[in-house]
Amino acid sequence: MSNSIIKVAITGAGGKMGMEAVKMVTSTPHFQLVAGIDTQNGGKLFSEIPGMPNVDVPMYTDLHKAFSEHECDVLIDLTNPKFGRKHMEIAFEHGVRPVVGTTGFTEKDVEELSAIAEEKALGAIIAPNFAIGAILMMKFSQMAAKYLPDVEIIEMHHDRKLDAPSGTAIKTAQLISEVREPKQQGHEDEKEELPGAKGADYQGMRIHSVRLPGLVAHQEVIFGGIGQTLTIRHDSIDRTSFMPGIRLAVETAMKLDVLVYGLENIIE
Ligand SMILES: NC(=O)C1=CN([C@@H]2O[C@H](COP(=O)(O)OP(=O)(O)OC[C@H]3O[C@@H](n4cnc5c(N)ncnc54)[C@H](OP(=O)(O)O)[C@@H]3O)[C@@H](O)[C@H]2O)C=CC1
Ligand SMILES: O=C(O)C1=N[C@H](C(=O)O)C[C@H](O)C1
Repeated sequence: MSNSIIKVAITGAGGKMGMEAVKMVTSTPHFQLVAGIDTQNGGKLFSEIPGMPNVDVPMYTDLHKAFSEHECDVLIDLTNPKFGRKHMEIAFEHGVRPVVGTTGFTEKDVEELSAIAEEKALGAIIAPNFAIGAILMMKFSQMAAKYLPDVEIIEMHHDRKLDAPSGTAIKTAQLISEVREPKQQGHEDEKEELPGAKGADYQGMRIHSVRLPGLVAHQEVIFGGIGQTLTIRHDSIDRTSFMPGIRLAVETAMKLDVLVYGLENIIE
């Protein structure tokens, strides 16, 4: 970093999260937005796009071109599972640190991208959820699972979401699996009369994905014990909930030389 201003580009800038991230970056005094990348608005300035801040910053459709025309420290990627990994690889190639909210990465993707970050000595962050309340929900769930290992996860999202289960549900299951031995839950002879009725199976934990208009991003983790249940629930009712986490990740990525998977690993 040449000075204290962090130069930021955003892939998916025209999407629901991307538009919110553009507002966050342009209203953060020590961040400078240098480029936006999406599929629709290449060749325009943000100031020409309805709903975007009135800044004369260019939009591109080609990430290589954006990086070749602008010095950049951090790429915020908020696109989709098909392109998120490619965008990270392009960022590494150009010496840019990726901060990624896009979900749908496999464990193998995370391992391989970690190896690239290490080789290039570049900080990178992949966070399936940037909302502090969601991080607490996951941490509390991990605490509870040690004592109540019978657990089901119900994640609920808007109906434009591409991936299921959500990145948050998978991360929650991964964190729980660190303290819970894999085990089958429910009746040993149970049978699904309709395929999918029991949800996805992660080491015996069930994950259910609800998709409905009107929802934003919500998750319940339900634990069952003898004579009792415990429900831990988080609701993002607005996408502004993710912005402080993205801001922190951009700042932190500048100080890292490895890839970190999960915001819980960078908050105090
Ligand atoms: N980590 C977190 O806290 C959160 C993560 N997410 C994740 O962020 C991602 C985006 O979510 P959301 O904003 O709701 O989705 P949207 O569909 O609203 O936005 C995605 C945007 O990416 C654009 N896009 C697609 N392909 C490319 C490409 N190759 N290059 C540049 N831009 C591209 C899309 O354009 P087009 O529509 O033209 O294809 C669209 O504008 C999802 O993976 C979601 O799961 C969401 C909320 C919070
Ligand atoms: O697509 C979304 O909207 C969200 N995606 C992330 C996920 O898959 O967990 C984070 C949040 O739930 C919103």
